Amino acid sequence: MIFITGTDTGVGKTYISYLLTKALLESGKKVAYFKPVETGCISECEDAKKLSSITGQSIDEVVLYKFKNPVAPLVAEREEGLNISIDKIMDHFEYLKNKYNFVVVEGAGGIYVPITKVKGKIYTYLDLVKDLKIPVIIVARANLGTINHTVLTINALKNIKADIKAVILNKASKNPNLAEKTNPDIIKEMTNIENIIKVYENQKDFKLLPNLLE
Ligand SMILES: Nc1ncnc2c1ncn2[C@@H]1O[C@H](COP(=O)(O)OP(=O)(O)OP(=O)(O)O)[C@@H](O)[C@H]1O
Ligand SMILES: C[C@H](N)[C@H](N)CCCCCC(=O)O
Ligand SMILES: [Mg+2]
Repeated sequence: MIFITGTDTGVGKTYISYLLTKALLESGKKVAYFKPVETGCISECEDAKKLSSITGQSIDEVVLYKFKNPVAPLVAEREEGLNISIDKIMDHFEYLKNKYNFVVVEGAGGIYVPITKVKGKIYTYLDLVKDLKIPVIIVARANLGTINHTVLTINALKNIKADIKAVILNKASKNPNLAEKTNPDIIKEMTNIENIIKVYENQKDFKLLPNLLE
């Protein structure tokens, strides 16, 4: 199982989920993709559509809560009057875990994005990672500005003792500037995360990390 989070919305969580899911399917795994909440589903839910096209799942099996407004789940549930149940998300994850032998879960935006309120307290994707008790891959930008966002995200996850399997520096350039060239080593030096992997613009394959399937 793996939870795909990111340093922001639009950093490539779905893109990486797709490459990872494709690699897992090609390795013979029976893989499910799970997007607990998808917002910005104007005509359809893009993330769910993209991943279900390779897992063969129905959209309803992939995404539990669909919202039209392209906002944080907490805002969307208030705006559209549909309450998100964390218990339902946990139950659906258990169902997928029993039906498939690998589940790729994608958040929405970054790790502190609020999903809903539970007993009067804001519940974020960090809380969901803690409750799901599954390892995490962080998707970040490769270019200038990513050190801060990535180290903030790593530290938030370290605080809940999450198992961070890798940091993906996405949309990496083949001709990196000094910032992009030095980012991986600086992040490693600041966080001791070993698996810092570049994924290039339009890269179509993804080498499965040996530790991912542990
Ligand atoms: N390595 C890449 N090469 C080319 N295009 C990419 C790459 N990574 C992401 N993209 C594109 O960038 C856009 C944003 O990526 P994506 O939808 O995966 O972000 P996200 O983090 O899943 O966003 P959200 O928070 O909305 O789920 C998409 O159009 C996607 O196809
Ligand atoms: C609409 C977008 N594509 C995502 N699904 C939701 C991103 C929420 C980001 C909230 C925030 O960090 O400001
Ligand atoms: Mg996405």
